[in-house]
Amino acid sequence: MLRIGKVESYIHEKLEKEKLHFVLLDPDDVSPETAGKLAKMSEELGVDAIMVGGSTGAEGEILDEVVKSIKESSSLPVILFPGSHGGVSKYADAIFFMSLLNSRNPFFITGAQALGAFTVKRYGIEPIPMAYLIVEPGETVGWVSDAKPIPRHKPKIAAAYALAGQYMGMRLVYLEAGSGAPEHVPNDMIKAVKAVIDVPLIVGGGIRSYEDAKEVAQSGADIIVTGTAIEKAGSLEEARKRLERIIKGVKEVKP
Ligand SMILES: CC(C)=CCC/C(C)=C/CC/C(C)=C/CC/C(C)=C/COP(=O)(O)OP(=O)(O)O
Ligand SMILES: O=P(O)(O)OC[C@@H](O)CO
Ligand SMILES: [Mg+2]
Repeated sequence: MLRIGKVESYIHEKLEKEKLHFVLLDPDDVSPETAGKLAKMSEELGVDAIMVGGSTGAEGEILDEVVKSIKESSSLPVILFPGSHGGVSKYADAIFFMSLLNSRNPFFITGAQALGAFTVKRYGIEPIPMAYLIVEPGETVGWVSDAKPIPRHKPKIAAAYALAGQYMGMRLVYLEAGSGAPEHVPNDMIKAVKAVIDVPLIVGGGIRSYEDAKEVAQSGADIIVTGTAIEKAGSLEEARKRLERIIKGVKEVKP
């Protein structure tokens, strides 16, 4: 029988009480050493999980080393956020087993998943089925995955895809504006999606400040993801400051 695993249960239990903040670290942009330091800091400041992945080249030894370093420096769950079947590391706790529903290329809808499935099983990593939706502008991930990005002024299209994902059995929905997007997913779109789905909603891309995090959470995101703001902070002290403010914005909004 299919069971809900440890990490997914942890997410659901926490969501009863609060909105969550996940930090995304890309092995392409951070060294294992820095990843370890950022993970330790994240845990101290109240981040709820670390995601590891990237749309270009986050695989193999470099991926393993980053995941290992995070596991050694913190006790936060590490969830893989793969760009392809290569983005699987045996050292991670779980994997967002995602299908990019609005890609034009079947590789990103079912192909990478088929190629990665046995690896996930062999390593005993917990798969969490997730609908991954690219919203304009989509940035690198939108281009790499040949997405047909959802227009920012068409919240209903996002809601339709999200509901379809839920009906196909996906247990999370992720709205992605793209890493480093100038603006995060529009609030109206987050509201429209949240109004129709029952599974937790994750929102990421372009969230950089206390205000961004707070309005995304207020609009209905259950889990708020940030990557660039922390990765590109320039120093650990600056990363700490930014993270503190973002977490404050997330945690001030009650579910
Ligand atoms: C479930 C399995 C085995 C594979 C799924 C593969 C799929 C569907 C991937 C979706 C398309 C894709 C390329 C996703 C990448 C996800 C990701 C980590 C994006 C953002 O990473 P950043 O590192 O923040 O962005 P940059 O790559 O722009 O730096
Ligand atoms: O790097 P940022 O803009 O925080 O985006 C995070 C994440 O949603 C990208 O996949
Ligand atoms: Mg990156």
